[in-house]
Amino acid sequence: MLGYLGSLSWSGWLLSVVDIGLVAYGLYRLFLLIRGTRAVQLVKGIAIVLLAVPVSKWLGLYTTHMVLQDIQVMLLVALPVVFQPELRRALEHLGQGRFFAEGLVPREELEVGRVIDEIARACDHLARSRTGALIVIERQTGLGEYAATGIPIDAVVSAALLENLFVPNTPLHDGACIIRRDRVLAAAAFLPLTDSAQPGSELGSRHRAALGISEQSDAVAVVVSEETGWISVAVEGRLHRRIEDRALREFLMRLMRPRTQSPIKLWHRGTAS
Ligand SMILES: Nc1ncnc2c1ncn2[C@@H]1O[C@H](COP(=O)(O)OP(=O)(O)OP(=O)(O)O)[C@@H](O)[C@H]1O
Repeated sequence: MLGYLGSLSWSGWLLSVVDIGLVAYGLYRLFLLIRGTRAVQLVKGIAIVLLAVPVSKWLGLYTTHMVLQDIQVMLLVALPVVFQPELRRALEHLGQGRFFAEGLVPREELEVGRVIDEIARACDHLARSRTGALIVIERQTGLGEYAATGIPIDAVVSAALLENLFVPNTPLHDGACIIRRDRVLAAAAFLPLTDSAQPGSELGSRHRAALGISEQSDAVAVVVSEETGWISVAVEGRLHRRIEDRALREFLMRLMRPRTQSPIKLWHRGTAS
């Protein structure tokens, strides 16, 4: 090894440093992409299997080693299926040139601020009146396929419109409302339900739908609970519960702007976040 390193020219050294740097940065971005999602648990499981293969051989456990090797092959086939949402998001990021670049949605800050204000105001009113609501904000992943399951609206976002959409027993209240840029794309949309269990809580279907869309896409889903009046936000496969009005505005602003620091400190999390 030392002999090999000694034989390298300056350009060889430079190429090796760039090579290792690229792989390290790629792994780091991959880690950021799956951080906080159910994929982390799967990656841990896979790492254990990969470690156990050489260890079982070293210990002379030949049958265990054989079985683990077969599991390794099965994992290769199963991975694209299990990680389909994460792979899809990673490829979308790559296609949009975001895998190696920081930042979320390049939008006019004024427009984002206004839309977020309207959403926060609507959520505040809906929470006070204990009206259940599910509002999904599109980011880079297109939500057209989910909007198509609902009723097209195509109207400028306003607190009054959002509140009106969730009035109980009206035709559009059941399901999710989807927002693209400054417009409400659709209402009464059906979202995929998560199958991941959030520790410490029994989630109803509204919250499971919010988590589901946050796993399948990079969208931000805001939920108002009919039962408790709590406002929660699902993003990247995690549910942040019981967010207060001011914190909701700040949290959403951070999620819609290029990231400069972790937004984790800005909001309150309930027991199940
Ligand atoms: N897959 C889905 N996509 C979109 N909306 C859904 C979906 N499943 C349920 N909902 C919405 O959630 C409502 C039912 O909420 P439910 O009470 O089961 O959930 P919850 O998480 O306990 O919410 P809450 O705290 O408001 O009671 C439905 O009437 C519907 O409006």
